Amino acid sequence: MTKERLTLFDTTLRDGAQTTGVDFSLADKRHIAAMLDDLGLDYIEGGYPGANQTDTAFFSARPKLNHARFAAFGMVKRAGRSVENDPGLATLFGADADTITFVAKAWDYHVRVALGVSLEENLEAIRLSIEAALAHKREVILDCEHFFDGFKADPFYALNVARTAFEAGARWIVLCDTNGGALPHEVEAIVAVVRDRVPGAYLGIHAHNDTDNAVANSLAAVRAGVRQIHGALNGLGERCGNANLTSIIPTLLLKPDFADAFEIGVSLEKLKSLTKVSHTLDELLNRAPNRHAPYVGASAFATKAGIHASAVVKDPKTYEHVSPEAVGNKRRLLVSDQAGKSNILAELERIGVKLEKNDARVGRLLDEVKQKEALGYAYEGADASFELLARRVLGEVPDFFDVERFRVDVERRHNAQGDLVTVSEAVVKVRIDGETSISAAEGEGPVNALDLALRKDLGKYQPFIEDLNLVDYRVRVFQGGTDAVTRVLVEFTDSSGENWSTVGVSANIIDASFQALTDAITFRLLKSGA
Ligand SMILES: CC(=O)SCCNC(=O)CCNC(=O)[C@H](O)C(C)(C)COP(=O)(O)OP(=O)(O)OC[C@H]1O[C@@H](n2cnc3c(N)ncnc32)[C@H](O)[C@@H]1OP(=O)(O)O
Ligand SMILES: CC(=O)C(=O)O
Repeated sequence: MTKERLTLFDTTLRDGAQTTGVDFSLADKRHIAAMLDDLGLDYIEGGYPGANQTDTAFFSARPKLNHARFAAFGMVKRAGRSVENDPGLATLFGADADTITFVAKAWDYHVRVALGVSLEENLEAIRLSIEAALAHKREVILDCEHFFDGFKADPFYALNVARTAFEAGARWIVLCDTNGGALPHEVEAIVAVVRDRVPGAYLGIHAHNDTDNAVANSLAAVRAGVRQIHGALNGLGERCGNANLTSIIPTLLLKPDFADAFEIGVSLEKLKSLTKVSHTLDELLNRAPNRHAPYVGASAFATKAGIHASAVVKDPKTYEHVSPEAVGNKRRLLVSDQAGKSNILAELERIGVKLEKNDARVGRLLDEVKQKEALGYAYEGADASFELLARRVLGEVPDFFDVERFRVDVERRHNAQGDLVTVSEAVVKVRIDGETSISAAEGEGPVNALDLALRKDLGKYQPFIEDLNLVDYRVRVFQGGTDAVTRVLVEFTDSSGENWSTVGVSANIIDASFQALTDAITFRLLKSGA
């Protein structure tokens, strides 16, 4: 059976720039465009030339793309102006792009209220703008804003907008669910009518996620005859976001109903880079990746429940709908209070310890994990603390050092210049091989001071901890029994790029931090064979 081609249109750099808290630099835009091109997207909408300096600069010298067409977004001409006298159109025609994506109103109510023009004037603006863009040798896509609401209010007018664009020469007519309120069954039914009433038009879908249905709506539209999908990486976009291409792409490639019927520009080989692409975008935006993101999240293939884990160990297909390797993700069996021996065995295997399920030490370790988790420890995010716990049960962790006492002071005072400053100081007394040493340090805050003092003089172990760097520090306060309990998770890295995480729990935040810090150092000493 020959497959039909589906076109993927990425709007991460345009609608994605409308996400709360997202602000792309020019360098970000270039980096992301190259990444999308490499992934195999067909269109990359770079932004809105003329809207701001970044977008204008981006379109003054297009990024080098090997596959994708480069699209510039903007509105059709304003009513009451000629095409020649519309500055928005002039900027669009001056942009270094292959394609112009015009946005135009398809809802009669919007035409009257938001634009304040007649329905006829709106149609004329669409027609004249498309003709002018074609005369400037640009391919044209028309985004029919609020198409589904427009269709529900006045199907005749909404269809007229689509037909006008088609007859004026738009290559693609994109039906937008602009406020994200449409549901899959509505989208499927309305697309089917448009196909019937505007025969010959190539249709696209641009869905927003306000009912959490943007991906479902996009797939429903494809089933009804749409052949271009708009979306954004990681579901970026105005309000609740756009259809998430990071979910749509693997669905199209891995789910037989779509994979057998359609082909897309992203290959199965490139699909293996999807998790990295998604995390790189988060990294550029300084956002923590969504752990629960389908396909690419850290939890997407993480098994926590003991019953699941025991089956996954026998055959991963028992609980996985696709293989994590297909999207460049990893399978994980978590150790927590929901775990059984299978989770423990899998985690032990990961750290290179092979035990039998009936080994008494496995049961002891599981009991210990559950007791600690009841106190507030969370091992699923603290791999190094789990390994220390396991190796302690196995009697493999030497007493490298013993902290006899520590003190942390925080003082607000005037400095020599007379400015008010808050100063944190820590003093740590450590015993190693019967000898004690005392170290003091000042830090940005109490935990930083404690970390610096602890790592200032560990005697013979000093060479092993010189290149450590604290890269993440997270605190969660929750109710444990009758008292508030603080859980601290820290993450360290070293000069080889290795990362490890540890956990500490106490009613006192400094004490919890201290436990996590000492675990992190002990882990490093253990791994380096000190
Ligand atoms: C559905 C979407 O996501 S569309 C996303 C559009 N993207 C953006 O808006 C982000 C970038 N936008 C901007 O930088 C600015 O809004 C600009 C440069 C485009 C325009 O700025 P301004 O000229 O100051 O206008 P402003 O933003 O206040 O209002 C939009 C104007 O465009 C008009 N307009 C809106 N849509 C259309 C349309 N499809 N066709 C014609 N005119 C339109 C509005 O009626 C309004 O006109 P008015 O000023 O006469 O009331
Ligand atoms: C064009 C667009 O972003 C929308 O209608 O949602």
